[in-house]
Amino acid sequence: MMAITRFINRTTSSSSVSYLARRSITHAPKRVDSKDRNVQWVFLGCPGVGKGTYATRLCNLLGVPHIATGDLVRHQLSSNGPLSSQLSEIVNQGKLVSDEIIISLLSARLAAGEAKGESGFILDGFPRTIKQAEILEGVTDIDLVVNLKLKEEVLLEKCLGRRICSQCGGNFNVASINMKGENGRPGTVMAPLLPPAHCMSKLIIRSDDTEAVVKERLRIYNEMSQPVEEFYRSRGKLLEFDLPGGIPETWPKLLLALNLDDYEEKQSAAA
Ligand SMILES: Nc1ncnc2c1ncn2[C@@H]1O[C@H](COP(=O)(O)OP(=O)(O)O)[C@@H](O)[C@H]1O
Repeated sequence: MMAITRFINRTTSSSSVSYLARRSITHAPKRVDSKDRNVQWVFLGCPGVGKGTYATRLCNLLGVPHIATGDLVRHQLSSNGPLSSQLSEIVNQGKLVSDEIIISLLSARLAAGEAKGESGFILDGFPRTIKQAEILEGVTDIDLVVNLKLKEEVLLEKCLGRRICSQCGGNFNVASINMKGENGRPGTVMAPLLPPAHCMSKLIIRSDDTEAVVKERLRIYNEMSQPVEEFYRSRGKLLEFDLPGGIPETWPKLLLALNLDDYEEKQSAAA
């Protein structure tokens, strides 16, 4: 815990002025200036909503690291380190890892990033408890918290459709969602995100993406993580974003909501 405190304090004090007014997220975020793009953002949302997909894309666009605590946990699991058997039991039951372990993994990741000269970040999957949110709030200045939302019925299917290429690590989804609208609510159509041919034979499924475990993760999200939304809402930092569909519909709308709609064009023009 000391390490994260020390690290984040240093990052905050040395970071360039953040381009989002801190407590004004009830309004649209300020337009991004390409030379002033240090971001300290958090992505919240249920398992399967697409936090990883959209956070990765935004990180590529903004040139900041995507730090997903789920990836840090999986890295520990695959490295067979001292924590791995304890972690695998927790993760494969759909439970949350202790705040202490997750903070020490995040702290180590942030310190390694700092050593490489990284600045800014998009956090994905952290904070997931009020305690984690309080610790983060106490040591750094989060500019914006994006809360991605999707109908609960779609989330299970999305999780069960997830596939990872065991060679390149790419994330894909074979689920084809076509849910009719009801009672005036719009339907949801999401095309699968299929891998290129060379990844097809190397696809694996996360061990915690079984129906029983995903249902438990969704239950735990509602119990432990939903209060985190209120934590940030009450501080004026929460940007609610309902996914309108798959990536082609969602990406431009997300850029618009983040006031980054002309940023992508400027970047490609400059490339
Ligand atoms: N901030 C966190 N606090 C506690 N446990 C976490 C946290 N982030 C990740 N984990 C553990 O790693 C697992 C996988 O996380 P993640 O990849 O973010 O999954 P999801 O698809 O549920 O969003 C979680 O089910 C949990 O056991």
